[in-house]
Amino acid sequence: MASPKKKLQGLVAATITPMTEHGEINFSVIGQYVDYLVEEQGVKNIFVNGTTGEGLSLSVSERRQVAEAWVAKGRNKLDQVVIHVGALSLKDSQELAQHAAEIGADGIAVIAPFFLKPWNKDALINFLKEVAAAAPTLPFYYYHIPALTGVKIRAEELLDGIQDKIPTFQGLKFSDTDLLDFGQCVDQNRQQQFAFLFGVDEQLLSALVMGATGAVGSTYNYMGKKTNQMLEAFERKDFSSALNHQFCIQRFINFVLKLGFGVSQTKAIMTLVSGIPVGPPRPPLQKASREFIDDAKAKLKSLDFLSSTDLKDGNLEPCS
Ligand SMILES: CC(=O)N[C@H](C=O)[C@@H](O)[C@H](O)[C@H](O)CO
Ligand SMILES: CC(=O)C(=O)O
Repeated sequence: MASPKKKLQGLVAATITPMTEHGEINFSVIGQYVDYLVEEQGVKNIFVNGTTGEGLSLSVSERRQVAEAWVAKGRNKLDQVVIHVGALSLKDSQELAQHAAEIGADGIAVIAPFFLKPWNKDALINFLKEVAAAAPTLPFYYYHIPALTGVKIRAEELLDGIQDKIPTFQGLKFSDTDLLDFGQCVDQNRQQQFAFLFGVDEQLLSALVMGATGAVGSTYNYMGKKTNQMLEAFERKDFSSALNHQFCIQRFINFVLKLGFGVSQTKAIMTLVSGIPVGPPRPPLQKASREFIDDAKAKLKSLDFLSSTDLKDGNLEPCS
């Protein structure tokens, strides 16, 4: 049984996997990255090798090394390190789950296999159960991201009775905009101590209202501080201030979504905001364009997410 350890709460940054210009993993900046999250963004949990970390574009051996590096560098600094161990091969996934336990990670998460897909709840649960069993001491999180996996089994349905099948089940990372499904996950599992982690950063406030206990996302790498202000306002029931913070975050995300926003662009933005060179993505992804970077930079400055010595006051639209 997983130790009913401290619940995963608050913001969880979906870490980028830093790479060199030649496409190799750049382990040398991971220590600096941990410090940046903790000290500059106030983010003390990470989610490694997920979508943002290009986990599915790494070899199993690379995934092991990346997980080891984050656990090692995060020791005594981070609260929790969750490793995403989903893969198309059950064997790979089990190997990564066992490895996560061996290195002292705090939890594992798994997406639905997305090439040969599970077509119903039982098939999916069966796969997840086999992975979870490879790390019987680690909290297990299901990572629901139907737009990317194409597996559209509703989370509410999946959660029904899940602990009977997966005793280590501890929560859900919900990366979808269906707040009916998300709300019903919360409502139908109130007696459990599950973590309900929302994964659509631009809609987090709505999910908080619906009962989210935390959030996992790519933007918490560089807008964690701002999002923490929103969480604090929500906690003290200052909803108008929470909404102002959410709108501010939305203005940025809406702007980049219109330009075309994904992992490549996230890498470019992180390098820009943090000063940590996280490098380009790995094929099939391609580097963000120079034009995107220039536009994103101007927007970040105008919203005061990036220090702006060269902006005229008239161009500032900081949000309170
Ligand atoms: C598909 C994807 O990568 N989703 C991320 C996490 O689940 C989010 O953090 C988004 O990047 C973010 O909400 C911006 O749309
Ligand atoms: C955003 C997120 O949770 C991921 O990168 O997996």
